[in-house]
Amino acid sequence: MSPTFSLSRSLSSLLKNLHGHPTFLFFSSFSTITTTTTDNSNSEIPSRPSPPPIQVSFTESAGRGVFATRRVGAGDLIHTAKPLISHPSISLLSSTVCYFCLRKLNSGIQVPSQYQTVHFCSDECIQESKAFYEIEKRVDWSAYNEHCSEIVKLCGFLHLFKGCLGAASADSLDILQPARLIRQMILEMEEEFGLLKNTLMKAGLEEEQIEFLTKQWYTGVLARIRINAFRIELVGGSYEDLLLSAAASVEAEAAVGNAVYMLPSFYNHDCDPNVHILWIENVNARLKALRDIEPGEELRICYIDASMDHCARQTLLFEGFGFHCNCPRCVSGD
Ligand SMILES: C[S@@+](CC[C@H](N)C(=O)[O-])C[C@H]1O[C@@H](n2cnc3c(N)ncnc32)[C@H](O)[C@@H]1O
Repeated sequence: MSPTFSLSRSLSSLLKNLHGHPTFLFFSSFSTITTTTTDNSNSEIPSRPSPPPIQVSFTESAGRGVFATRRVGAGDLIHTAKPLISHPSISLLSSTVCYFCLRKLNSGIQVPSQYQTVHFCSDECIQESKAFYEIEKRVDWSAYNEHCSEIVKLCGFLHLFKGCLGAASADSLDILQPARLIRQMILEMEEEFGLLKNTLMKAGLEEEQIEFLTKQWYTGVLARIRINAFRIELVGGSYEDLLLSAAASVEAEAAVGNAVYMLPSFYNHDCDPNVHILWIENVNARLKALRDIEPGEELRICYIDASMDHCARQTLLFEGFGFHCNCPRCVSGD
């Protein structure tokens, strides 16, 4: 995910103190929807971005969730979100996607280094990822990549995110809900942690650059990434067509990478969702209403393939995400 926004410490601690209190949080800083107004002379004047019609608050049975603050029409773009951190799929790293924004490339700007050559779509993406890539390129990730899944690689990459952005971002993921970890998972994570630490030491990183990297930090971050990382699949077709349609699923191409976002991580799951998250051309996410939504209604996305039967959905959500789904469709037994 990119450093486009990060949660301030004050907001983070505010949220930590909110459990049990019906306080609403407004994420006006996440607004990315721009509107235009037309004056009497018929010329279009761009206006300031309007805040997205949402707030984060507590649900009755699924922790925090995202709620509509005003009516949203089917097909409306509710808001967009830039990632906190993203990483291309390892198999695509050195060729077909932009290292920073995951845009598909026919040809790109090559940036060679000792261990790998990556591609960028623009000078802007090179600049945006400079802090990460300057460190990542010094590291021979081959042993770590061989052993770890894509998601775990994302965690390894997070160390760079934290190291590069400094202490201000040290707790930026703390606000996200961690997955419940069973003992076997913790043991695997500890093994990966050792591998990551060795990989970074071999690259000659300074002790103070990785002093934050403790087992506790690693398992905490990975537990959050497990349920909050999105697999990025770009959809083809025109953006306008997609906004107009309220299709529950759009054809997606293979995954180009993984990313973690702040606001989209507060969306709960529903097997009959009213919101869809999609990626058109790059890692920037768009959240779109699938049907008309009334003020106060909770906005929910679907984490899995909703066409599966009740039993398969429940099993996947429990084994993959660690919760028993209590959405109306599951409660009805459908
Ligand atoms: C990505 S987080 C969503 C935000 C989360 N509720 C929070 O407070 O941060 C996923 C977690 O939310 C809860 N959750 C989401 N959808 C749910 C559902 N349909 N039924 C029960 N719990 C759900 C589960 O605890 C799950 O692990």
